[in-house]
Amino acid sequence: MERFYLITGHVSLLELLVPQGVRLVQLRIKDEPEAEVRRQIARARDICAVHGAQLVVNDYWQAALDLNCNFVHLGQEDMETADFAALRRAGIQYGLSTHDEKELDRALSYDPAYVALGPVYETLLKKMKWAPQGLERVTRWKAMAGKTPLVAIGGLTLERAPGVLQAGADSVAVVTDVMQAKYPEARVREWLEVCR
Ligand SMILES: Cc1ncc(COP(=O)(O)OP(=O)(O)O)c(N)n1
Ligand SMILES: Cc1nc(C(=O)O)sc1CCOP(=O)(O)O
Ligand SMILES: [Mg+2]
Repeated sequence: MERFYLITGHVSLLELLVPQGVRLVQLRIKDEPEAEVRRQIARARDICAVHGAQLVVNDYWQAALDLNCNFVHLGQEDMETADFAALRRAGIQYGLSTHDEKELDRALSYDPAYVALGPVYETLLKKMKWAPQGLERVTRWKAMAGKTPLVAIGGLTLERAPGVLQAGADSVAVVTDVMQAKYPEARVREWLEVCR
């Protein structure tokens, strides 16, 4: 699995950053009308195709199906409404969020392309009911996930990334560290180097 996993909140950022060499990118759109969400997903799909990057569509699994995307990310609540049979029939891979052992067991029972553990560190992006998991939990998750790849997410920075990978994460997912950088393109190149 790709070690660097970029998450962007708008297709314009994805368009700016994917050409830097990003191979795995999630489009995570919140609070936009469905038509705008679909416009951005279609654009992101085309940009990723041109650059040989894997697009992961967050939340909007039906749009992913309709727009011929092949990878979605679903949280525990998203899993309540997702049609997994339809996703499987269409050959769409899915990654699933987990925050405790019960969620991990549940996620693994769906045979996902990866499981994500978070928040590893405190995140500024969204309010979460979960305390930071810490690196020991990353190591434990890796052992419990078996051959299912493990994505670490939450409060990750360039400086923290090596420790998280060393603790057992197969991939590190990041939002704020890149988005708040003065030069996001340069920051992405640094991430790619650290994760190489
Ligand atoms: C790689 C990755 N891991 C976790 C999440 C969080 O998903 P979810 O719990 O559904 O929360 P939202 O992102 O939808 O707010 C993710 N998006 N990506
Ligand atoms: C979207 C998301 N999900 C998480 C989880 O733990 O499931 S943590 C998180 C935020 C990640 O953003 P940042 O890199 O800015 O902390
Ligand atoms: Mg979600």
